[in-house]
Amino acid sequence: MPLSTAHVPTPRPARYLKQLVSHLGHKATTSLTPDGRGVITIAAGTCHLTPTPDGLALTAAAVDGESLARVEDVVARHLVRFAAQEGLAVEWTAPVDGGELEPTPPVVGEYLLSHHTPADDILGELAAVTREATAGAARMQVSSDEGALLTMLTRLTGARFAVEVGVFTGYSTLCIARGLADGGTLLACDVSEEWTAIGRPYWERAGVADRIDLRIAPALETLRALDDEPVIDIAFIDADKGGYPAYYEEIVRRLRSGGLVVLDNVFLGGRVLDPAYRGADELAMRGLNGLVAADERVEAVMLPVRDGVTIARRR
Ligand SMILES: C[S@@+](CC[C@H](N)C(=O)[O-])C[C@H]1O[C@@H](n2cnc3c(N)ncnc32)[C@H](O)[C@@H]1O
Repeated sequence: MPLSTAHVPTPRPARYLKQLVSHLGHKATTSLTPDGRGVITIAAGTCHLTPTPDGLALTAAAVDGESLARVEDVVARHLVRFAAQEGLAVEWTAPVDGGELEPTPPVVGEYLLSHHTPADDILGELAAVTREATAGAARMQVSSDEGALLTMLTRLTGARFAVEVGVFTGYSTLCIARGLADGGTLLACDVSEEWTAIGRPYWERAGVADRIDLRIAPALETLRALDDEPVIDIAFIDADKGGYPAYYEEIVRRLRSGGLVVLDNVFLGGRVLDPAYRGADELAMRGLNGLVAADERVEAVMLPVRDGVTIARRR
């Protein structure tokens, strides 16, 4: 329920944004980013403000409908007052539930799926066999465009030592293994013998099975057993969501300078954006997203690919 947006047409978005942040800063927590975006947090919730070429974009979020209405009211009332001479009107969209958000409109998602270097027959067959063998769990598999992205990132880093947390039936594993430099190794972590066994024949057919060191154990144990040195060139995290913060930490401390850590599902189906979702996974992912953005050891970018992908590069 508790997310809403408004676009307020005005020729002076930056001016009103600054005025709001400064005025409300006396009774709320506010901040202004170097690129001119603002965040206002009152007890009821938060409003993000972004200047656009023709106005001010507002996104309000709160834990319930009543609190959301309060955030909307505080921001709109002040804005209308500051821009009295313009006669501004603030029209909020109907509240939406974060769990219903589509990070990418389906029509765009379909277009992306049909405009990347296509998956080959081996990947296509692995995807088909996964659907047959694992029923509903098959949606855990990365999409073909995300798989292509993983191969490309692995190649771009010239990776010789990669780590994957969350193998499932080995689609992303195959994509990463294919991008490795000659003689490279992928340390692939999962807890399921059953699921990972489905992938092995496909790794063999693709000629990369000898590059994949599959470890069946809780990933944290496998990661902590690695040398505490910058040995990792690229890592992909796609396992139990509550474990992400610990996986990220164990990986970043071992990333070589210029190495990448790629995190999947950083939107958690949109629930991360909606403060009403306060389950352990949402809290862990929301916290981690903030931590990565502020982590001075890396430079990071979040992409709206599928369910959200963060790429962080070790400085
Ligand atoms: C989302 S799936 C991975 C999908 C995979 N990347 C792909 O593209 O097919 C998550 C995987 O994480 C594994 N997993 C869950 N908890 C784990 C843990 N503590 N350690 C290692 N793997 C774990 C599950 O067994 C499951 O195979």
